[in-house]
Amino acid sequence: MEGVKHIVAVASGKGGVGKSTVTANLALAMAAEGYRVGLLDADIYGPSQAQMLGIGEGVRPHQVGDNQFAPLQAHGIQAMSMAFLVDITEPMVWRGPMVAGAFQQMLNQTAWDDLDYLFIDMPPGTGDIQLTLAQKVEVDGAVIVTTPQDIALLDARKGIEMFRKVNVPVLGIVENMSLHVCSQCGHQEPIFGTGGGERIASQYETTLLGQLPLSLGIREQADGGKPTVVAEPGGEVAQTFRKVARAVVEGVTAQQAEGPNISFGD
Ligand SMILES: Nc1ncnc2c1ncn2[C@@H]1O[C@H](COP(=O)(O)OP(=O)(O)OP(=O)(O)O)[C@@H](O)[C@H]1O
Repeated sequence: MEGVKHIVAVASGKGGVGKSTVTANLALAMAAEGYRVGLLDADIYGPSQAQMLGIGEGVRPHQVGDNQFAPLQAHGIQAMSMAFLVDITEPMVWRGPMVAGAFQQMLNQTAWDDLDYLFIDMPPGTGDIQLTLAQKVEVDGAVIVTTPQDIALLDARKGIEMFRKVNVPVLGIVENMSLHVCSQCGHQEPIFGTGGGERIASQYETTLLGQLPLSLGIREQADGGKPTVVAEPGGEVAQTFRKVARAVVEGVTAQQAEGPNISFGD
């Protein structure tokens, strides 16, 4: 892809496990590590990155040349989302091929400006968007987000298997909502169980990149358009995301040393 050195997909299998929250924080953490970063929100039906990055409703990208759009800027990263192109208060009643077409258009028509890393916030599942991505661009690696809960792990497994099938290396697992930390007393409780991320990582011979707590702060800061990495850059959560970002760089570099991916083909 023009203007992009490395592409990393962030996927989950199951919805609602915090993939978009993790993608936004991870992209911002990568920027804090000194890289030029972009974020493509591939959730066509339910884009959430505009709100998480604090980009107001109705803000539209500028046109570049004949048929490209300049990504919007937020907290030092470049971003593109369906939310910048349509009225998101209207439901998107589209069939699969239209969704895949819209995604492909965002892939082809965004004028990314000299990015080291482009993170793609994938929609949940293993459908059209995932296939389009694997067929149309060379993805350097995928990060899988899951909670430690069995039902989420089941779907995360499907996500891993899917990326393997299309020859996209899985860089590792991020376990979200690992422990609930009470904002009043600090008591910690493993609401979704324990050890799930570790189990799935070892089963698939990949790495557990990091574990994030279920915390009021993470939710409030993402909803408020200032994800934790930006809102509390010195905090433990931001440090975990920085660690994950460094591991992603290492993973991508290691994959490159092994040689190019075999593309899935058209
Ligand atoms: N670690 C966390 N602590 C507290 N709340 C969280 C955490 N991670 C995510 N959330 C909240 O959980 C909800 C779902 O998160 P998010 O939208 O990131 O998930 P998703 O997997 O991308 O969902 P979807 O499948 O709908 O795209 C959001 O309200 C978000 O603020």
